[in-house]
Amino acid sequence: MKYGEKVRYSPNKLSINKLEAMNDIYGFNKNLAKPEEFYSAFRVNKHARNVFNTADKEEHRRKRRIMSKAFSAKALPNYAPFILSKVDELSVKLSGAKLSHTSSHWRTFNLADEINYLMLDIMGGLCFGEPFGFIAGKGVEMMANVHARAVRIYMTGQEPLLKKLGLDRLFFPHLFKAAHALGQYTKYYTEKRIKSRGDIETDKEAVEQRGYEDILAHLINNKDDETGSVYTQNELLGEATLLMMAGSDTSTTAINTALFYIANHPEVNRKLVEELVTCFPKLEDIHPNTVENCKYLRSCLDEAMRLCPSVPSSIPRVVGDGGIKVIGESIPAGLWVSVPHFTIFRNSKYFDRPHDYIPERWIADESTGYTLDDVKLSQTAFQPFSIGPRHCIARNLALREMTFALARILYLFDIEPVPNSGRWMGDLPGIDTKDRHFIHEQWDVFTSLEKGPMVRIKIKDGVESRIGGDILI
Ligand code: HEM
Repeated sequence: MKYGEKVRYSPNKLSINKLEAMNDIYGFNKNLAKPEEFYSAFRVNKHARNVFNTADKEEHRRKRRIMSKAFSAKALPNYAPFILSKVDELSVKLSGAKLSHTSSHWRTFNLADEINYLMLDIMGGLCFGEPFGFIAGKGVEMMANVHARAVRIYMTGQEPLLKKLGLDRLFFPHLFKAAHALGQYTKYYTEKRIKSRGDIETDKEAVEQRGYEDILAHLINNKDDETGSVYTQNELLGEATLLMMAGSDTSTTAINTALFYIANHPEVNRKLVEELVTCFPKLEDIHPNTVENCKYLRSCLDEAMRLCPSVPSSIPRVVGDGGIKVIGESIPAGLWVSVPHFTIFRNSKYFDRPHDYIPERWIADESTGYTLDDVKLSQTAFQPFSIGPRHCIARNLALREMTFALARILYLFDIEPVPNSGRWMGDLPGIDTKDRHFIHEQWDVFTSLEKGPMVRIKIKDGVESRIGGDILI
């Protein structure tokens, strides 16, 4: 708290590290909007406004109404078999063999890569009805383009003049090239999907065979109930690119980070595996539609998302005409305000020992000393998916994917950190600690990028008896 609760980090930008400010800024019916200069950097082309990057409130409501059908309680269970098949594919890869013939060799992996391939393949299938094949090793350079595009967006979003004057192309041509290549990639898949959807009968058969309607299919020709309008092709391209990025980077960070901290905390790992084996006597009992209910698993995930949020820093909102009050103080029109997740999630007012990985803090229990009040306070301050009208539309899908992937991986594999994966940090500027603490490094590009962790993985001894049927054979 070296700089206090409010930090004016640029002439027109204010960052607030106080729980009460969250609702004032992100809540419903506030005189605030997404700043156009920042969010326009996320567009694939000038006109491809999507549900995330449009600043206009009416346009947003229309897009959100249409898109929410793809993330509804009715749609989500249908995605489960596909998610399961991709997690199985990754498990086979991590095992180095078919799981039915278990081998007990340790193998080393960079989880940042492997989990990112998994999440990109899942998004490919959920979005376009076909996975990209990243787990199998196809198009791996495209993942680097996803990251380069994120860097370019964040840079030009913070400094819009760079894009306006074409300086980003001049000084960072590789970022421009990567963003362009990614644009072409999603354009190819979007156009292919629009074309295949055009043949209604064949498409119906394909959807039946797959067992779910993909997200683009939900959007193509789907009329908004209020205005009767449908998505244009350019809007579809905008949404497809958004979903690929927002749907993969964010959950990769969370799964990755959870595995990093669990691997580095053997006691947590032991307790979690005990819960999994108790809840799921057989591997096939672990299912995307139910696994979220495992309390300790969810606590391990939440605790990782707290320490390394998927959207770590400023999520800006601009104050409208007439100004607003935030925590009782007047803020004039035009100022950008935000409550950054990284700082609020490490604020000792809301989290005891804020820099330590303690999943127990999320469950009230006399034996650990965490009371119901402690848990409630932490839960109120912990909003990784944001709140209000622009909160994450895919929160429930993301939680299913993440808890399921974690449960399956930890059920099947022993996992250990490779030495020097992770860093000991001392005092962080602006953060209230003087103590050394262990961190998983992340790079803030609005979402978060990681270069690890490197881990050693081995199939658990005796796990064969819990793998029934012909799963993974
Ligand atoms: C750990 C997982 C995730 C986290 C922590 C997360 C977090 C967030 C946050 C904080 C926002 C608000 C951003 C802002 O106001 O500028 C957001 C919005 C959004 N997210 Fe996520 N997200 C996650 C996963 C996903 C996934 C898997 C998808 C898609 C499949 C997705 C799609 C979206 C969309 C479309 C929006 C824009 C919503 C709107 O403006 O109405 N997110 N997410």
